[in-house]
Amino acid sequence: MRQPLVVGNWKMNGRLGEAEELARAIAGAEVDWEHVSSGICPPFPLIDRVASAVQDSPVGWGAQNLHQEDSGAFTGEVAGPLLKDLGCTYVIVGHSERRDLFGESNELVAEKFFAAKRNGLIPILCVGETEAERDAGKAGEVVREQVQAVLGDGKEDVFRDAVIAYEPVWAIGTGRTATPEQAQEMHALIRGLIKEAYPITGQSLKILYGGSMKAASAPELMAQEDIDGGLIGGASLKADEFIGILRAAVASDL
Ligand SMILES: O=C(CO)COP(=O)(O)O
Repeated sequence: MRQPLVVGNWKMNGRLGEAEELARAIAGAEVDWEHVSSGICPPFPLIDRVASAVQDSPVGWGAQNLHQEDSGAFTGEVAGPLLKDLGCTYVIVGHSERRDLFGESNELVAEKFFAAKRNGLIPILCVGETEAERDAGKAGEVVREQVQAVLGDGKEDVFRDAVIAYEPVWAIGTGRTATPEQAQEMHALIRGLIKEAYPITGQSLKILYGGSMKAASAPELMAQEDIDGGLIGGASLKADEFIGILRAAVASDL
């Protein structure tokens, strides 16, 4: 019922020479596109190149961040209207690297989430606990707060046309994937929170898993009831790995 979605987050990787080649390899892959949606989120200056490379394919594109305002004197920042002009479908907000390395609070992430929606972009809200938080038994509490910061008083159906990515910080770039059971537990918790406020949106919301997902680990993760795809870092930089994950997503939908 929820078609899987697999999004590549290239992070601060990719050069002019290789971006188009990688994007083209993904767009041209033999994948049953009837059963999976996909997007590529490269660094800002590569968005236009990636867009040209994939525009005639089922693969969409997006950005990794945006500013909460739509324009103004904010040197070095990029605003939603420009991302929309560039044809972006998706924008990642609240990635743990933004939260941790660039000091983005739950409140700022919520502002960015709404900036994305205001501009007709699909926000991919990243949530996830650190290892210390998990060890302290606080994983659920942390993720609940991160989701709640966007949900607010629940008066608006804000997660309609949005995506959530559960990315346990301890699994990002570490090669330590969450077990399917660990991931499923958190995905179910997230879906439950949204369902409480908006049952239909909660049921249809795509919740992606992110954190060292590879072609080999994707099938088991995606077999879980509440895992609807992946937000892929390292493995999105290798065409064969990313295509393998796309195929696992297709298989999970059949
Ligand atoms: O942070 C991630 C995607 O946003 C996950 O990164 P890795 O797949 O490299 O662990």
